[in-house]
Amino acid sequence: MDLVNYLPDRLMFAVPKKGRLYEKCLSLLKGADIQFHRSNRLDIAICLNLPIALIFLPAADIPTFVGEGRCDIGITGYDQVMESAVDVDMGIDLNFGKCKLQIQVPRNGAYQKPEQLVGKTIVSTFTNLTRQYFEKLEGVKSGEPLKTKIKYVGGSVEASCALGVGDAIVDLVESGETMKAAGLCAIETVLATSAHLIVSRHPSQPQLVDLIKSRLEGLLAAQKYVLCNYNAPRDRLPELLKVTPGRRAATVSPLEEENWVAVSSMILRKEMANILDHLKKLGASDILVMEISNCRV
Ligand SMILES: Nc1ncnc2c1ncn2[C@@H]1O[C@H](COP(=O)(O)OP(=O)(O)OP(=O)(O)O)[C@@H](O)[C@H]1O
Ligand SMILES: O=P(O)(O)OC[C@H]1O[C@H](OP(=O)(O)OP(=O)(O)O)[C@H](O)[C@@H]1O
Repeated sequence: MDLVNYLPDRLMFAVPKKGRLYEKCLSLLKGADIQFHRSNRLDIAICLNLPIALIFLPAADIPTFVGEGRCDIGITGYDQVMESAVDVDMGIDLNFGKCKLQIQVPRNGAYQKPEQLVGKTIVSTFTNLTRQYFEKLEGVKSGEPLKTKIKYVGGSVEASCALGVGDAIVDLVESGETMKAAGLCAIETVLATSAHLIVSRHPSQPQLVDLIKSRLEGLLAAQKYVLCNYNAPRDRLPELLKVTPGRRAATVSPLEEENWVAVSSMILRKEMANILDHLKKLGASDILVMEISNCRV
């Protein structure tokens, strides 16, 4: 039976059902006011305030569902999209789930360079990306036989070298703790990844897709920027506005006190401390910084 027939007129939104991306996805959905109730053990949740059905799937399967148009949009890692080699719109980089897919070998072992692994056995969950990497390294065409043997395992890849399953692994690294604990070190980065909102090439409700994208972009901007307000003598304005130009332009309002203005401008959170120091030096006073809980940009 085709599930889609039971969910007419709803945008199908695929969300990781567990793992590293799960909690962040739930907080994004909350921030975007996509309300739902999920029954225990059920992988489908009907959205309460928008015509959306949330489908909870393994992150690795989401590219296939979106690529085949069974789901209209989904959240998963860039790595999973590249591994699946599906044709989807890469939508929005959500700026979490950041890590690197790296070639790892036993520390102080025989291998220091990827070239030394040609003809050896490499273990990974990402067998397609690993194959593509070694095809390039060996100089063979896509799909042609490789000297290097590539083995699939579904998880705990880091145990493979110690257990003699392979000579090296290709696995994700974030903090490096897992790699270190397994006695491995990285010798090459195959791919850098982060979570993306991916969109089918032919979504059923493009306007609703745009609404969700706009809400998520608003949330991302709210994380990236803070609102900076300050007062300043009007004649210092040209210099000050170079420091706080705003995303489009700063808002400048006259104060009751003659020749003084109030300025309001979004500034990058990561540059906040330097910007405040600079504003003070240039004669600004009463400098305030406020969190932006949500916005549309
Ligand atoms: N250590 C990490 N740090 C940041 N992002 C990660 C990390 N590990 C994985 N990811 C991202 O999360 C995606 C899903 O990985 P995860 O290991 O959670 O998969 P899973 O198999 O669905 O879950 P589990 O490992 O719990 O079975 C990866 O494809 C990657 O984009
Ligand atoms: O560099 P680190 O911060 O240690 O993170 C890397 C680990 O995270 C992922 O696995 P996860 O813990 O999600 O479980 P898995 O091994 O079952 O996929 C990945 O496969 C590594 O094992």
